[in-house]
Amino acid sequence: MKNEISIGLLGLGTVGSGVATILQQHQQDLHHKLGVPVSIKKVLIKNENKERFSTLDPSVFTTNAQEILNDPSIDIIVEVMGGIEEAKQAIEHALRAGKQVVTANKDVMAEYGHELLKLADAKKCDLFYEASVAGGIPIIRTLEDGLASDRISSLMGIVNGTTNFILTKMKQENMSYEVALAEATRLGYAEADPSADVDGVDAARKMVILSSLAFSTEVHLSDVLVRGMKEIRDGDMDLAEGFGYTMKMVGSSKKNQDGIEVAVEPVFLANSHLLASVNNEFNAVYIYGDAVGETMLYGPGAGSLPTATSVVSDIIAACRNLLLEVNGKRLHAAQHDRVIKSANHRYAKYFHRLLVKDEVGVLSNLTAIYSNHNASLQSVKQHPAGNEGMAEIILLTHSISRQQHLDVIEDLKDIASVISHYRIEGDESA
Ligand SMILES: NC(=O)C1=CN([C@@H]2O[C@H](COP(=O)(O)OP(=O)(O)OC[C@H]3O[C@@H](n4cnc5c(N)ncnc54)[C@H](OP(=O)(O)O)[C@@H]3O)[C@@H](O)[C@H]2O)C=CC1
Ligand SMILES: N[C@@H](CC=O)C(=O)O
Ligand code: NA
Repeated sequence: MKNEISIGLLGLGTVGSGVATILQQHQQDLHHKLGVPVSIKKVLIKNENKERFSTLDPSVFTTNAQEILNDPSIDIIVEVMGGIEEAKQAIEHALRAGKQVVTANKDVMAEYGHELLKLADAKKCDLFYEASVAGGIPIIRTLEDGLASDRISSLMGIVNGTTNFILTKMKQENMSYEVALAEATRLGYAEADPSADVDGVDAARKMVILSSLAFSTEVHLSDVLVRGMKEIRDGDMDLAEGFGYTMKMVGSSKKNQDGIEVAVEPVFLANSHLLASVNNEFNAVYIYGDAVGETMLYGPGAGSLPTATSVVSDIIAACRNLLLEVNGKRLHAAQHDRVIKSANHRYAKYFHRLLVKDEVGVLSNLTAIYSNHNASLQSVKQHPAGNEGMAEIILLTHSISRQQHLDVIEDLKDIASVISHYRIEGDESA
């Protein structure tokens, strides 16, 4: 039986420094929970000249990953360096060397998770990744353990802290997009390349991880319909508010007998919907299970200490398994073949914002296009546009398929500029 556990930390940035802080500050609690001391033996950094506010002894720092990965006295590798290929290689190397691995890396888990989990199974090692989705929320553990008895039919959530922070600041404090993004970056919420956040790719990766786990199948990034924040035009957030909605970046994933559909996009969310009041860097995920019905998890989705909480909980799980000598017993093989359904079958109400020439007959030409596609309209509003002789028309549809919505948008292009369009969620009226 081991009498101490040593950690090799790959990365000492936002998340890594939070992990070091918790491991140091909660040392006695960890010792009490596990019965043995847990300590950081080596830390991988990139830039030796960077000013660090960590209380770790600088003698543990190295710029050579091999020094950590090949150290036989290190039991657990904690990968919080980010990036894809180098991080994947480090995880692979660690698993092949029989070490337990904890990662916060959704890019790697979305791209190579299936392969790495199989390798972990083969090597009888743990590969934990709680922090990869919804930073401080125990969502992976909930799907793997808490709801293991149920069959999940759908998931819906706000899974990117940066975009939720930006949208909240723009709405509540009238902050510009650029200033809000800079603030999210300063606070450590944004990715090293924040285009992953604002383009919806980070959220899509998280939906890949959640959907694969919830539906016990392989879901790939290319399966996800992704629309980013660039789709949002000036004035859209105010228009949403005027109609009783809040603009949110929402990830959704549904399973039925035809397959799985996954999407990430900005949507108009009814103000009465619980997700509409999830603000700043907070995340929330709704899970619908056949037996449990509806449950929702809420908490911080990004940031140093909240994310590190999940990482350290994974470290504790790996330590417990080490002490019991039962690592790698989770068996991650997918139960079902991969069947992906186009999100175009999905029904919803839609918001369409158009710019048209303000002239006789334009409205009837427009509505004829909706009729041609059997798309029924809930409301039509017109107001003057900034430019002379032009008008803006806002149409809300009744429930139609995404395919109908796309067909309408395509045909509208002949007589109008489509300024923006969004799916409407959580509005059960007509
Ligand atoms: N920030 C957050 O809120 C969350 C982040 N994550 C994920 O956690 C991971 C880490 O994110 P975060 O802490 O924000 O990232 P940071 O950019 O703040 O930190 C990365 C750390 O890794 C080190 N590093 C990066 N590349 C190398 C390399 N090639 N060789 C050696 N060291 C390297 C950096 O070294 P140096 O300090 O010398 O530059 C730095 O210490 C990412 O996968 C991210 O997606 C997950 C949930 C939330
Ligand atoms: N950049 C991510 C960090 C956590 O995963 C986010 O903003 O959610
Ligand atoms: Na989590």
